[in-house]
Amino acid sequence: MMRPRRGLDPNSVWAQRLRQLEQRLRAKEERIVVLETENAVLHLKLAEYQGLAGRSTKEVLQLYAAHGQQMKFQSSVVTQLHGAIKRLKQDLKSLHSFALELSKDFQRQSKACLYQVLAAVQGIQLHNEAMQMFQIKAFDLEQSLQEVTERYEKEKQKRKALHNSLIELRGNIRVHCRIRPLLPFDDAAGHSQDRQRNFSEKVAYAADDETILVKCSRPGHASVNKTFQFDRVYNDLESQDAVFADVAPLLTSLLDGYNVCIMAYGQTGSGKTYTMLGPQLEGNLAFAIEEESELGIIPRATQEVFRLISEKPPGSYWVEVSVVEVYNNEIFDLLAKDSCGKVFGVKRDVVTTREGKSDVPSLTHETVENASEFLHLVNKGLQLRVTHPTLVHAHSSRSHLVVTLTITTVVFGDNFGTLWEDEQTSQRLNKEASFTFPQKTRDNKSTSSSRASSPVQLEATEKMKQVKTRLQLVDLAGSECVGMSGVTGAALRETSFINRSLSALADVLGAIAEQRAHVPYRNSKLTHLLQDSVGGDAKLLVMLCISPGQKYLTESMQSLGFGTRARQVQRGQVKKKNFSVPSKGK
Ligand SMILES: Nc1ncnc2c1ncn2[C@@H]1O[C@H](COP(=O)(O)OP(=O)(O)OP(=O)(O)O)[C@@H](O)[C@H]1O
Repeated sequence: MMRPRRGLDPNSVWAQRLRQLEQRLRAKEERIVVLETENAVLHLKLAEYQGLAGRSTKEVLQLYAAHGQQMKFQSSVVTQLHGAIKRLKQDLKSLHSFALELSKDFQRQSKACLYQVLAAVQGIQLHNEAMQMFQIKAFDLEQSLQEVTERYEKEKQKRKALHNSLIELRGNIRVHCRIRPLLPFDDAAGHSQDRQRNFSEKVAYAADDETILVKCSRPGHASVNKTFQFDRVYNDLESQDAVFADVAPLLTSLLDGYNVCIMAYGQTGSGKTYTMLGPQLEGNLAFAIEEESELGIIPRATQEVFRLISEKPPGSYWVEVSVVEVYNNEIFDLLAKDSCGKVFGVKRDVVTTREGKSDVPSLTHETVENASEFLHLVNKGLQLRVTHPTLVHAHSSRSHLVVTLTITTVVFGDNFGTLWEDEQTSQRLNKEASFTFPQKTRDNKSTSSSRASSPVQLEATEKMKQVKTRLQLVDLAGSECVGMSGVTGAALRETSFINRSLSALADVLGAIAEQRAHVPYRNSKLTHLLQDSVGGDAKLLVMLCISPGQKYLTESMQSLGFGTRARQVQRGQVKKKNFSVPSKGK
């Protein structure tokens, strides 16, 4: 405690002292407030830190727990790994011993293989030597095969020549068979009762150039292969050229004094008109003359005849043509003209002459000087030919077409023998030759009935002789099943006439084959008209046309049966043309 100093008022000292104390007290109190505030702040911080500490403790605990689990997991993984490593070690050990075994085995096998390879190499060497021997042998065999093939070809040619001579001696009818390609219209269904079958399936094949094979199948039955032999079989790819190449020799025969008839037979749509004439122009019966490679037998035969004639002495031959159709058992002259010169079909009749030959009186014969004149006339005649669309195809011919080319050969007595190659024929023909010949008129026209007057009879002189040979080219109407062609009404009547005339033709062949005394030529105008070619002395070629599809199987089998029957016919040796000495007035 402070004592008042000497000389100073003790009260003022004390007051001063009090004031100081009060000031200090106030300072202390302020300090206390500050400290309390700081204390409160510190409390707050403490509480905050306590909270933090609590949370950290929790996290630490969680971490501890996780760490514990981790440790557990690690120890189990380690245990597992230990196990696995142990097992791996064992596997490795067994693998190692296995590899050792394997390698030992491999070595053993390699050794064995090596021995085998060595043996094989030795074997190959031996084989090579043997192979060389075989090659030498094969070469020898190839050579002998070639020789045998050549001999076989020669023998085949000889056989064919002999067969042809045999055919000639027996008077057999040659039958060639042509299979046309499948065409778009073959897809159309025909028989309503049999729609399930694949109509466009091909069933007719050329097995070789003399055999046709037909796969015959009926629903529910195994298919059976049937074969038919003909003098020549053309497959669907063979061209018009190939077909004509086999026909051409007959034309040489024609100029050698034989009558020749080529006739296309087959079911409707099988390619008869295509084969005989060529493809027809759209909407028109004429055929396309421009497409030379597509021309059929008729135009080609004409060209060939005129070519052969051109090689003969000039003026010694002339050619006449007649075109008829047999429609509904009536004969129509397709070259007959009205008073204005317009062609119109006129009915004609067929008669049997006193000599037993068939003849069509008043039939128009036009003289032609070259192939194009001939084709022009045929095309004109074709415009009148009756056709109808059928279910099979659009231009079905409803009539039989017979184009006849008559070649008259004029010879003068001294030269007569030079025209025919063999002496015997020359002598025979020389005796038989007629002494008249029709002179070509300016309008190139003659008729058979008027032969006595219209072709002017020249004064008979011993020096002038004539001989006629005839080439008949026949495009028959198609044999057909009514259900297949789908025709009705008048067309059905036509079909019935067509079928009747074709079966009359088959009957005639049957009668000739069986050498019956009576051959029913007169049962139909067709057979009556073709009497001399079918039963007479003509070289006859039947060109059988076949559609290859399943759809036409029945009709194809019927046509093949017809061809087989035709082939069996023996008519006696085909003769060279007999020359008739026309009686006076004929
Ligand atoms: N070999 C072939 N190559 C190509 N097309 C052909 C062949 N044969 C026929 N055709 C075609 O088939 C169709 C029918 O042929 P085509 O008119 O010649 O039959 P068809 O037997 O004369 O019939 P139809 O008796 O009904 O007159 C025609 O369109 C013809 O062009």
